[in-house]
Amino acid sequence: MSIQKVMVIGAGQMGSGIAQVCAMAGFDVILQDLKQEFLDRGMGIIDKNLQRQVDKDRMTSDEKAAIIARLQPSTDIQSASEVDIIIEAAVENMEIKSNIFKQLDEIAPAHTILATNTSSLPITEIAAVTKRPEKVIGMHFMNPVPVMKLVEIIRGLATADEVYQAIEDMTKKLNKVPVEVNDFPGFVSNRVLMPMINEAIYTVYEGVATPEAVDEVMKLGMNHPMGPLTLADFIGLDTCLYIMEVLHTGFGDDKYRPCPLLRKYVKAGWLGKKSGRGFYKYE
Ligand SMILES: CC(=O)CC(=O)SCCNC(=O)CCNC(=O)[C@H](O)C(C)(C)COP(=O)(O)OP(=O)(O)OC[C@H]1O[C@@H](n2cnc3c(N)ncnc32)[C@H](O)[C@@H]1OP(=O)(O)O
Ligand SMILES: NC(=O)C1=CN([C@@H]2O[C@H](COP(=O)(O)OP(=O)(O)OC[C@H]3O[C@@H](n4cnc5c(N)ncnc54)[C@H](OP(=O)(O)O)[C@@H]3O)[C@@H](O)[C@H]2O)C=CC1
Repeated sequence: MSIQKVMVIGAGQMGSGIAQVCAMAGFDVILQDLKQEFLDRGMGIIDKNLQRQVDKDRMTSDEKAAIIARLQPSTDIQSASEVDIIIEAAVENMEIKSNIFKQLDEIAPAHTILATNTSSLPITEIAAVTKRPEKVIGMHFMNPVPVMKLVEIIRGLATADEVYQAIEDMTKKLNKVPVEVNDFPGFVSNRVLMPMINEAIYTVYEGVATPEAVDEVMKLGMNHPMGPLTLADFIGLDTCLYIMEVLHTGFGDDKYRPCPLLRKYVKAGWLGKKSGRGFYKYE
């Protein structure tokens, strides 16, 4: 299976990062989102990241220009008809992802792989809305994509071996490390990470400590690069809540009950860094 042309759906923090690393590795990339303003924001993030590399003399201006030239922003989902793989990075919501996959299945050529960057949703269920479940797979990048080495690869029940192999090969071309895991809620990364973040939110909710104190404990005491509440703000509190809900419903176990304070913040529109306010305030 030869992958040359890539489409990334969703130009948010993950989609823009995925598009960037694909273009840096030499793939032609279509970056698709619903509105031009989201594409402009995503392309702006990519430009800033690449300029940082130029400023640090790790990349020439010509190399940066060549990477940007490989990126084609689009608001048209019909662009899916031209590509070999689609990596979906829209919001963490089953209904939205199902609708996107149904449309992609209609538009994309028969050989095209449909991958999702979902943090927690069942790959098998997403695959089931298409007529090509053997070509559907989870390709879970970590945030910030240009920096983090891991890609968690998740096979759905019907994913073909050659599709898994193509994704593993592509991950290596992106200079990342693939780790294969099975299709269970939250996979490995978020089954382990998110309950820790949720528990940190409970400690604030129950008045055990301030967000600053919780983060200091985990940074200085456990050598985590970011405290769990800073990390929650960085991931997006809406995404954290969606993931906790998937774990809670998927396992039917109350140990995954999302903290009421997390729900309250999301209802208030405090989504973390991306909205300017979460556990902390941002400029
Ligand atoms: C929710 C999910 O489904 C799965 C997930 O993604 S969970 C989240 C996983 N991610 C994490 O846990 C991140 C934890 N945090 C960290 O590892 C670090 O704090 C960090 C890498 C983000 C920043 O590192 P730091 O040492 O504190 O800051 P800093 O020195 O400014 O940055 C280190 C490098 O990362 C780069 N960087 C930092 N943030 C960046 C961003 N948002 N985008 C691109 N590059 C970034 C910097 O440019 C710098 O690059 P160089 O070393 O090449 O100069
Ligand atoms: N944040 C993180 O740390 C990580 C997130 N993920 C996963 O990646 C995915 C994206 O997360 P993230 O980038 O943080 O989210 P963001 O909210 O930053 O970006 C999502 C983008 O997708 C757009 N979008 C929504 N619906 C559609 C659609 N139907 N078609 C095209 N674009 C659409 C959104 O537009 P609008 O603003 O209008 O909604 C937004 O621009 C989620 O599944 C998440 O779970 C995976 C790893 C880490």
